[in-house]
Amino acid sequence: MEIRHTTNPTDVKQYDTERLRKEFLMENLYEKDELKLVYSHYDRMIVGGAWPVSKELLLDAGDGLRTEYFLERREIGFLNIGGPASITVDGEAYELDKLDVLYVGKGKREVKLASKDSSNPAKLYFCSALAHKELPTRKMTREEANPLNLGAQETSNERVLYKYIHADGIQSCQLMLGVTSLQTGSVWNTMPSHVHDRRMEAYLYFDMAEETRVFHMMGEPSQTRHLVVANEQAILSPPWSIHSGVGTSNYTFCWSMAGENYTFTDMDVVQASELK
Ligand SMILES: O=C(O)C(=O)C[C@H](O)C(=O)CO
Ligand SMILES: [Zn+2]
Repeated sequence: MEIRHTTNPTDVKQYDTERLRKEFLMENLYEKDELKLVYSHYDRMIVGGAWPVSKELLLDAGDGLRTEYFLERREIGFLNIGGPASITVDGEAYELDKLDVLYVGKGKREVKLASKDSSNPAKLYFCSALAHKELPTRKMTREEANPLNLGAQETSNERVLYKYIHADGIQSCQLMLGVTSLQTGSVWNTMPSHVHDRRMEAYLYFDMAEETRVFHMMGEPSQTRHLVVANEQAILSPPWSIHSGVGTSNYTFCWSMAGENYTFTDMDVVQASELK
């Protein structure tokens, strides 16, 4: 498991491209038949990818957590971005099609990840945060997630935001998770931008054509920087940073948050005219 330490905004002003990418970009979350885990010290969120092709993968952090099992003190949300998946939680199997989400709460001992068909393998993205109580395992399809139409064609940011794990959806202790899909011809996410100093955020950009890129905007509003992001790469967004992006084409991303409160709308909007 890779460890990512926190950074402070004053130091980040001095970072060059290489250092920004090292701290905030996760370039390789998917290797065939492997589980990849990145432990961020931002709210101790673990971000990961699993690509089970010819074998089942066990959710396991080895010696990394020094707990008896992964979910002893944690909760987790899985999003399937590939072919049909099967996730077995303490012996009970849940089937996930593309864009289905499964929440698994604290206390579940054994979580196994598999593809239903190795010629069309599942790809699972997941985020895990610390949890203080046990909550039911629950699956939600994209159709059941609450769609919110945002933006407009005129401002190139027409998109649909689907909330899965949040106060009015799948219940969790602190984890929130959803998916935002840009309409054809729209390229901007989260513009106008915002910060939420009370919560960190992680993004996975996916469903991008091979040659396309997203320029992910980050940094303090008065000190913006960017990361050039390819398909199925993820970013960590510190609480003090804006998180917004513009693509060379449209794209979809998964966003997830953990931190102080459980209020999706707790955001301090920063207009484009205020950014530097
Ligand atoms: O397109 C958007 O706007 C988003 O998806 C915003 C994220 O959900 C977010 O930043 C939540 O804090
Ligand atoms: Zn946000």
